[in-house]
Amino acid sequence: MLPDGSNNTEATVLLSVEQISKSYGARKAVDGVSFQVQRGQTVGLIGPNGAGKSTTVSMICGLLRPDGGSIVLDGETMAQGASGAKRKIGFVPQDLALYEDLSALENLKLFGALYGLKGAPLKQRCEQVLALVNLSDRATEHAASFSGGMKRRLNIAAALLHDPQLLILDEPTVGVDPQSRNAIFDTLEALQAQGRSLIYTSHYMEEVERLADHIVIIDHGKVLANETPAALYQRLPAQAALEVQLAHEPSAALLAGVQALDGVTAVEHAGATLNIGLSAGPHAAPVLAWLAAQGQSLQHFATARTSLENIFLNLTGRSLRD
Ligand SMILES: Nc1ncnc2c1ncn2[C@@H]1O[C@H](COP(=O)(O)OP(=O)(O)OP(=O)(O)O)[C@@H](O)[C@H]1O
Repeated sequence: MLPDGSNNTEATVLLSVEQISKSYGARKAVDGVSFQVQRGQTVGLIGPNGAGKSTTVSMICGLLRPDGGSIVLDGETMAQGASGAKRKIGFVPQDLALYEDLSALENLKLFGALYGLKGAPLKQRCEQVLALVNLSDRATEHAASFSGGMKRRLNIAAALLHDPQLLILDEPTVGVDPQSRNAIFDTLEALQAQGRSLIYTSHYMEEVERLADHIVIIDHGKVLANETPAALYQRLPAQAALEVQLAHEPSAALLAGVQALDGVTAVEHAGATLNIGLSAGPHAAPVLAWLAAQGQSLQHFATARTSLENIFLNLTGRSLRD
């Protein structure tokens, strides 16, 4: 049931991916992946190198044919020749696709012509997308003179020329410095504000967490989790972390005492520093009060929310990145 009380999911689902698979020889790169993108939603597709993210998005864009399963975009099944559906997608590939010896504007005019745009509408659209990615003042400079992040933003602009409903970005921050990364995020947040739907692949949880309404975790070609960030947090044993600096290294009895307190999920220590996992932030105060009541002198303490970065470790026993 939808929030408005109706069951009309057709109206809200933009993309429906059902059990798609793809093998390269004997290797199953994608093995029964299913997820949906609602209109206006950003879905983060996260997984380690080789998880099958690029293969998945290439199939959604119609660049690779799935061995099995179905992809339905805006009510139309993606199949060979489904040019109508393909036009509703803008794709920003991992490898940059730009002509280095052409200016930003010339690059966009070329891409626009491929989509059948010309004349005044093409000129107007080029101006709009250049403004959106904040490159209007660099329009006449050669792409070769751009930084990695600027080239990536020009690629995003190119993918938006035909005004697609769904923009798919495959690891858009790889090889990009932190400042340019922020500029890319600004562009993506502007697109979100316009109500555009996005799929964003990454192996950085913090990026996906910042942008995505829904996170699909994929590993070895299979979906491990498909949830909102808030629901993923619920899956972590510790929701909050408390770090306490004691005057001395804690005794085994003190550690056992902390472990037995309400809401404590884990206790570790490194020298005199206690690291305590909590099932919820409000458990921190009683833990501190208990330590003080044991005669401990608390030199310093800090609380923090645990990171979603730990969810992959929690699900697989491995970290997201080596
Ligand atoms: N053209 C290809 N031929 C053979 N194997 C391939 C090909 N493309 C991908 N693979 C393999 O398929 C698996 C999934 O690769 P894919 O590129 O989809 O993963 P990914 O999650 O996008 O990884 P990355 O973050 O490194 O881009 C990997 O084992 C990869 O080696």
